[in-house]
Amino acid sequence: MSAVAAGFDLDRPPAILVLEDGRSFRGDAYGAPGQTVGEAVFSTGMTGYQETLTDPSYHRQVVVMTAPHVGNTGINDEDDESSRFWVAGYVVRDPALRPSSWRSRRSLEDELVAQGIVGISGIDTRALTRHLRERGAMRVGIFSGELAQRPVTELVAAVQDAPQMTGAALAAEVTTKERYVVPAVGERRFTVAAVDLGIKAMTPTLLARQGIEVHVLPATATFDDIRAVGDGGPDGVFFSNGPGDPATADAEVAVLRQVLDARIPFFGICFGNQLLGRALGFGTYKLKYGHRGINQPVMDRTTGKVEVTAHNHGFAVDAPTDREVAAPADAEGTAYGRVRVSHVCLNDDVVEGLECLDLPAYSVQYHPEAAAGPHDAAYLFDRFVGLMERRGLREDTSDEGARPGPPTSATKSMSDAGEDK
Ligand SMILES: NC(=O)CC[C@H](N)C(=O)O
Repeated sequence: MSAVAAGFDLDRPPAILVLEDGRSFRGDAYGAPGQTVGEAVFSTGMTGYQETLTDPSYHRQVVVMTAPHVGNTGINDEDDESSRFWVAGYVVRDPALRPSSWRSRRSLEDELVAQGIVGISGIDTRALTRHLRERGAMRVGIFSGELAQRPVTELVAAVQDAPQMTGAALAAEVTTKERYVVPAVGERRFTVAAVDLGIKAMTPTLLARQGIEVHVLPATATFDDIRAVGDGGPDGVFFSNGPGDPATADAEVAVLRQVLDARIPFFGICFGNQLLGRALGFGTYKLKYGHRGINQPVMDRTTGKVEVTAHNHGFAVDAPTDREVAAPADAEGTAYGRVRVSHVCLNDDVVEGLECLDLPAYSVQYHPEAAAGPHDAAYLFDRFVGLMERRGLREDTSDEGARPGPPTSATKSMSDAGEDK
């Protein structure tokens, strides 16, 4: 604890990071003392650690920062993406001794201690990242103080006992208990039901700036709960980012199918993209080591433009990226018309976005809310407004609740929907 209290005291207790495959790294205790286990993931963001630490999608993950200096700008009162740190552990090369920013209120390390986040510093985070990149995501433990003196074989066994990320259903552990409303900024133009699967605060903030009144609902929301939002139901439905394996989210997928059946405009981000993929009948799979950071190149296949984007995902939708396809039918044989992969990651051709051509629904795997990250993808929020405007226009002729039929002019591809504004 002396390292924390003094701020300048480099006499840190020892710590060890142990991977499930037996590789270990010795360093110094950082943040709260003790032990922790989780899935080892690395983030390549050079800024934005406060947003990373408070992103609920990192629940049960031990985050390794590839940027060598972390903590330089301290912790402020503005950038939290939720009410607490969610990471299971934190791994840095060289922690800042003294934060420096006009917004800083306290040091990163003090906050890690206050929130009980066990970390390790002084290890070769690039060697660790290369190991994860070559061997794939795996479980990890951090053990500090006297625990670091235990035989490594004993610590490896403890890591191997930790739960896997594959098969983990975690939305219920991070979602809001009570529903709440984020009011529209300026005149209210639309009302949206946002299902919180681990939502980041910036998402309702950006929706609200579009004149949307956002009703954030717990992950357990039923279709009736969604329909009860707004006067005569919501204008649109949003499914958020969130932790865990999308293959476990059967109940949420069933609700999303009801949303699609009712032709309510839908937008999903990250976990929400994976659930749209599943609702349409595609599978999901675990990536070897995932995408995390704020510098990932994505191509919008509609325009051919490349965006630099923020990512945090370990799973992906398994859909063909080179052509539009008929959505595979679900178990009941429901057809959702044609689908195309709207965005792909240029590093590895992974699906980064889905677009329904016969339904008002789309989603992206990455983070247009960009907290932290570049704002290249902000247009995706305009697109949601465009879908809701079009729905308003076709209200007279629509057959609410009908199965999707052939495309009409009002439900044609939403690629250009944002341009109506
Ligand atoms: N940020 C997210 O929504 C992540 C989704 C999912 N848990 C994944 O790791 O792929």
